[in-house]
Amino acid sequence: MASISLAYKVARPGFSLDVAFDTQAAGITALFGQSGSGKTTLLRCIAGLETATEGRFIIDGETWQDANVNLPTHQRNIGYVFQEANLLGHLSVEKNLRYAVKRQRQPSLNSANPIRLDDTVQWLGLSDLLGKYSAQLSGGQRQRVAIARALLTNPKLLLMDEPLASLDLHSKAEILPYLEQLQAGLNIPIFYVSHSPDEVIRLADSIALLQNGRLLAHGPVNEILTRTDLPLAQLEEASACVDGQVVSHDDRFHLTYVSLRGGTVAISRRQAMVGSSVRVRISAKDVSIALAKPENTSITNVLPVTIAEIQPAPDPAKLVLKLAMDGDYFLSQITRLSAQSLGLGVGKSVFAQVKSVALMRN
Ligand SMILES: Nc1ncnc2c1ncn2[C@@H]1O[C@H](COP(=O)(O)OP(=O)(O)OP(=O)(O)O)[C@@H](O)[C@H]1O
Repeated sequence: MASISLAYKVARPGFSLDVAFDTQAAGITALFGQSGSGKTTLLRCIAGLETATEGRFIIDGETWQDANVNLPTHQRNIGYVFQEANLLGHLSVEKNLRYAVKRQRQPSLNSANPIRLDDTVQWLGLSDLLGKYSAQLSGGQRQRVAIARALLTNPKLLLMDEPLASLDLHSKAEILPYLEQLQAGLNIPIFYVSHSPDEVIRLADSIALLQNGRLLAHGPVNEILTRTDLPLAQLEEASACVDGQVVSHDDRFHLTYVSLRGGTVAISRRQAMVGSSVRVRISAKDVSIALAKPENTSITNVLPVTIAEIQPAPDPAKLVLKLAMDGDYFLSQITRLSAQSLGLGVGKSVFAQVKSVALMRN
């Protein structure tokens, strides 16, 4: 598997970035962190837009930057999608896209399998928009065109800087499925800047977590979400995501059953093929603990788990539990009082009652 190796140092008055990690050149790496943590600065370094930097960037054996090399932006084979789509206003959508095709770099790294205009129009649902101009498009439509335009340059790496941040909830919901499809259907690694846990859980394969210009952690998405020594597991809205497969539908009760490694959960009926891979989100505050398998409960999802960790939560009345289920992990927030009265301890086998499970990706 091709890889990406990066290391950057930037020094500005009042801010310094010092980040290094290696990752697979595949899937979506979310650059996640609070405002001002350096996410955009890191993307700009990768794009060659930060001039006064010391850095290294190697992708699939190709060096874009090191002590001896520093390719200018136009020689780095990247597609860049910004918060606001900056389409060429005097050109129709189709001409914007054809302009990108003309800028395809040859020989392209994807030359064996170049991205075609027709395919891109279809993937991003643009066929009805081709004759329109930027001013006639909604924010979500403009952003879809911007993504198509970035893809059509046949990039070796796609950089996306909060591409949904300027969109309303409706446009976000409209565009997310397209991003999921791109992630599943394209062989282009994506660095995706976001500070929305929802987006990250839905889209990311791995997370690089930044804080004050430093890398706190980097790894598979659920590993980072459930590491109790990291800030994400301490959030009130902390969640885990677990990958599973659709096993059956129950039309009578409008449910879809998803098998995880350690058990089966029911979610509201979805249009997902039996056998298809899905990702579910389990919010820590929706998970309670029982010592015996509850019989008389309205909660459908009861999973056998082992308590892997017990940590204090920011709210002194609460604890964060990390629960293990056959190699999958998720979190539970419960009160100290409950933990004490149930006699909970690390290594104990208990039952997790999960009040609601959300389907995040299919
Ligand atoms: N052109 C610039 N000149 C000087 N300082 C800058 C410049 N751009 C950003 N900064 C500072 O660098 C730091 C990192 O900013 P950066 O935009 O990389 O953070 P971010 O994590 O992307 O934040 P956000 O989520 O708000 O976009 C901040 O302290 C910011 O004020």
